[in-house]
Amino acid sequence: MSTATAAAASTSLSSSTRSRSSPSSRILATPRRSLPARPLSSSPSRFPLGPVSAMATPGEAASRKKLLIFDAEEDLAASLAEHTAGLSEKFAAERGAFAVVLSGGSLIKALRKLAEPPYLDAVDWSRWHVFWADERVVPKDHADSNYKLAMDGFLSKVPIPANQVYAMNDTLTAEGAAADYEARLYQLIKNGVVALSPVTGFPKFDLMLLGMGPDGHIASLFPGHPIVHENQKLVTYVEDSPKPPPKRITFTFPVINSSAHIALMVTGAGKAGAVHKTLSGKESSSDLLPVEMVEPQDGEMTWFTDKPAMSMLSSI
Ligand SMILES: O=C(O)[C@H](O)[C@@H](O)[C@H](O)[C@H](O)COP(=O)(O)O
Repeated sequence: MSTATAAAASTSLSSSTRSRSSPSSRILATPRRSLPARPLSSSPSRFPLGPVSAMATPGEAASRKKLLIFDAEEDLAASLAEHTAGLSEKFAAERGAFAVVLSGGSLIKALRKLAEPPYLDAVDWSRWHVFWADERVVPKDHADSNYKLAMDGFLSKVPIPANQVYAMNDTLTAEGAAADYEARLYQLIKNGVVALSPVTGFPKFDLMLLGMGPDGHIASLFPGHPIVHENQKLVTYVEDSPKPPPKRITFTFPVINSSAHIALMVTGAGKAGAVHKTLSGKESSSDLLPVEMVEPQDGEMTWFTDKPAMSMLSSI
């Protein structure tokens, strides 16, 4: 995405759209291709979706990628909670389920406001179905487990039915756990819990919540690893992750990129290099970082960032 394009696009946002966002955030949008306009729900929403759905009004082309830059982590967390709660309400109303994918890292702490008023009581948690974009192949009670991280920091504080939290089977090998998670996913597609993208033929999660490592990895898709090119499987595995622990399972790019909404949380100066490579607009077809390969095929993507992460992009 070129920063010039982004800045120009931001000026076209209406003042009403701007006023819905946190006063300490800036909204930059980059139109890539037009999506069919999606009418907003006619019933009043308890959680206005803010900039993302505010732009998807009838007759108005929606942007596929948006960039939010926050001054304070507190504001980012508030915006992420509003975004997630709004999508929960929308998908619960539209299809009776909200299929949301978690990752590890600081993302879980950033979700904390969902477990507080007003969201704690107002969100229909019974509609939530929770998955992981990636998991370390360790027991569920291990300090490295993404399940444990999410359970301790978020899931134990909200009333999601336990049988709608789809943890990796921690009794299997990495290969076995990936195959098992994929088989369960196919079953949930069959049941209608997870939608299928008519565009890609891959599962279409309602919301994919991702973080990014300083090396530009997302989920357990690491730079230069052959599994970044996996284009058949839904779930695959690594046994040689450059970041410990070495054994992990992960959603593949076709699954990630088929999501209805991707929220990518990237904060801190340590991420500035990868953010610069991704957003500076300099096309590089070879040696793409995994984060550069996040390209929604049938949905929208929102970056939740801060100024340190954006610090190498001088024109933003
Ligand atoms: O499995 C992992 O190694 C982590 O889950 C990792 O993928 C994390 O999501 C990113 O490194 C971002 O983490 P931070 O937001 O904490 O920097």
